[in-house]
Amino acid sequence: MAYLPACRNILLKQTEEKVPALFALPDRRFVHKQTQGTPSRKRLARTLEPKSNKRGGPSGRLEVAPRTQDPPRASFVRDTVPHEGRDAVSQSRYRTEPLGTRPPSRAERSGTQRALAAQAHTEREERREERRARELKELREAQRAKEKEREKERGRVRRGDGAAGASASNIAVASGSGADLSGTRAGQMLQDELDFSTSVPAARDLPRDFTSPPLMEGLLESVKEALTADARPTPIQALSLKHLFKAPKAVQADGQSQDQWRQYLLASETGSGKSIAYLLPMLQDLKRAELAGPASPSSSSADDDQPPMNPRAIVLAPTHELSRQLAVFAKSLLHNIKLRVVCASRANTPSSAPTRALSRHRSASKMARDFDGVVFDSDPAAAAAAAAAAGAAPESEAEVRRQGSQQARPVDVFVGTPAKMLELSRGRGWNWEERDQKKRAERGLVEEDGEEGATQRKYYAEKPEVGLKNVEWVVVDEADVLFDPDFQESTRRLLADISAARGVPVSFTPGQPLLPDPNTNAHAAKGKDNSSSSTSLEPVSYPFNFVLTSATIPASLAAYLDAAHPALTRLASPNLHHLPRNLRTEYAGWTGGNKNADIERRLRRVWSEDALACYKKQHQVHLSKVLVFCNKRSRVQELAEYLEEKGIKSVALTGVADGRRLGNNHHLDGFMRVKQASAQDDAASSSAPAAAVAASEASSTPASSADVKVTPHVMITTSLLSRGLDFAPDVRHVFIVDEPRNMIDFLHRAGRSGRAGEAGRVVIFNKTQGRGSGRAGQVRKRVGAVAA
Ligand SMILES: Nc1ncnc2c1ncn2[C@@H]1O[C@H](COP(=O)(O)OP(=O)(O)OP(=O)(O)O)[C@@H](O)[C@H]1O
Repeated sequence: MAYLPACRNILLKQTEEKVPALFALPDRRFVHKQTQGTPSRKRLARTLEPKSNKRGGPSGRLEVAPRTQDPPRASFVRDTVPHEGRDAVSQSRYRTEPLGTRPPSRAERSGTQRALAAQAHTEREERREERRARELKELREAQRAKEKEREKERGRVRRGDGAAGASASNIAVASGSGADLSGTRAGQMLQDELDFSTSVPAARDLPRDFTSPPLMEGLLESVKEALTADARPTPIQALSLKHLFKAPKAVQADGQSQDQWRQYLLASETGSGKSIAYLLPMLQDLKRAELAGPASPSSSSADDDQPPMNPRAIVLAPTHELSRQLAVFAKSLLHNIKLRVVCASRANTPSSAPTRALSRHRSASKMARDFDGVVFDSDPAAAAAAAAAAGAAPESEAEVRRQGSQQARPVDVFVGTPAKMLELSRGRGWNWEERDQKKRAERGLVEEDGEEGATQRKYYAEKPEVGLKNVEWVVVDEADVLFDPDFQESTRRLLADISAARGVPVSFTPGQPLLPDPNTNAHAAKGKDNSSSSTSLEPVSYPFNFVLTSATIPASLAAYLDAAHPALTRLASPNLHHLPRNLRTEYAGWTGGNKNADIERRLRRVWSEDALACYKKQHQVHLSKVLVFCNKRSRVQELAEYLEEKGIKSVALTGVADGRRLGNNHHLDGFMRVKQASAQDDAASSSAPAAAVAASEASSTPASSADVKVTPHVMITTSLLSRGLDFAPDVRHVFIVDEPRNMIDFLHRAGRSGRAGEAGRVVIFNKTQGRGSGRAGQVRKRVGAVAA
């Protein structure tokens, strides 16, 4: 065997002479190692380091670059950030990214490596966020520049045509800094959903305090009681103080002119105090009128032809929950100036109970009595005096209150949904024939019954309970909902009824859409051509003060207002169509397993953080309340059942929930009362916060887990409760577990927390990896666009 190497050497010698290039290649074994992966430094040194030159010539040198300086190799990684200008499908495609940004593999994640990987991941995320912010800033600047151009163009047009400038002068924006609503980050992305078309210089010289004047003393005191002594007006309230308290010029001149009635739109982000912005001028005006003039005709309730109640103001809201909350809040402002507010809700007037007992119960006067007796009467002495003056012989203090309040004062303000107000003002049953016909047509029963069947049925409407001729103020809260296709007919019908009752009929055609021409609608919805819509819709001038409020002005509503209410004055806060400034946005990725378990984990994390924060501040342990939004009823139920199993008590609320049928807000009270209940529980458990936190850390459950078992700290609902309801300061966390249908929905859901300057957090659950994560990227981008 020893001769073999000698043969090999001879063979090699001969081949080298024939094919010298072959021998320029490295050793075969080395080539093989190279293809296996990057050789370690040590191995590289062993294999590549030049051997000492025995012949004494110049010696080579090996230098190995540090790993970070290695040129990045391309690898395929799923891209979660959508590419600008691509459609949804192509966004989910793979694209190349440097290997350095690839998340570390499972093998790499151990011990310190895992910590380093986590750190690197955070840094990457931060870089990504920065990049996104930069992109959005650029987008915003581009939008601003464009809008300025457009504004210049409009200015040129205005100078040429005086009428064109009229609507722009009716817009006021409260801000110290730039108030260019159109140049928002949202830019083009949200144009279809929200109207950014208002671009005006910021209003100046806005009041910085609630003062008297313009507020009357009693009202000022109540505002300070309801808020705090040093409360300052929010931007929208400052605008209201400046504009809505001014006496109309026409009234000063001739007393009875059409111009006496004003139209306002109050537009500002959620939780910015719009309720006070419209309640204060309205209540003050009602009180002034009462003090100035003779008793209003509404007090003549003894007249048989008069409905028992004739309010001077009506506040419309989309749900009875919001109506109740608004009524209670309005009442809290009336301790000193003594006006009477009544909420029209199903609790007082059950609409689906034909029995005699219940029909007696549902009368409007009984409704006022119930609501007054239970909620409002705060001055029993005055009530007793009034009752005594009226010759009544009250038996109990409650009775004294009721009789006193009822006889001494007519109803001033009615709060309710448009449908309920129509029922009260037209008489119960007014629309049953129409409703039945519609239902039967839907079920295809019209042909079966024929003419005969239809005429056999008799429909009667009961006597109206509420008269509309005294109405001087109408507020449409959540105007974008009340003018959406589902509500607009009832809303406009009621407005037309009030106008007619006040002797100024306005045109209203049942079944007519808000914007009649679909082409016009499409244009208007895109905010492209508002002028064409105005040609197809007649301007309406109502004989009462008309105030609309909303946190979101969709392009369709803006187009309608342009067409039907060209004289409307728009008051807007600079943060309109953005999240409240102190609301933080977080994203939670589904783990890929049980989604309910992911939600539960996040809930417990919130409570653990609360416990820890309380412990650090040496406060009593106080656990946050969390509002969870789903898209479907079935999902609400499913999640509630899961949490119940896991020992977390929750309130599940959907449109068909039993609690809602009663029309009261007890189902909400149960959740909101948690504050007091848990405060008591917390007081009991506060003696050992350290132990509580230690336990929480040990078991990774919240400190007072007994609380969440007993008292509901979680409310699960659909978009039903996303409108107008004020949960401040109880709810600091909102979980959005299903992707909202649109950004309007998102803004309202998220806006249930972070209200009135309180810190809030909205957690958006979505898919961060795998199929469907591209969609999550889109959501992030849109949410980023509305962040304050
Ligand atoms: N000037 C103020 N200072 C402090 N708190 C205020 C002030 N004005 C209103 N608030 C409080 O802010 C909270 C939100 O007010 P409100 O419900 O009127 O907001 P909103 O703008 O109508 O919200 P949404 O659009 O969701 O209906 C309430 O709890 C209210 O008491």
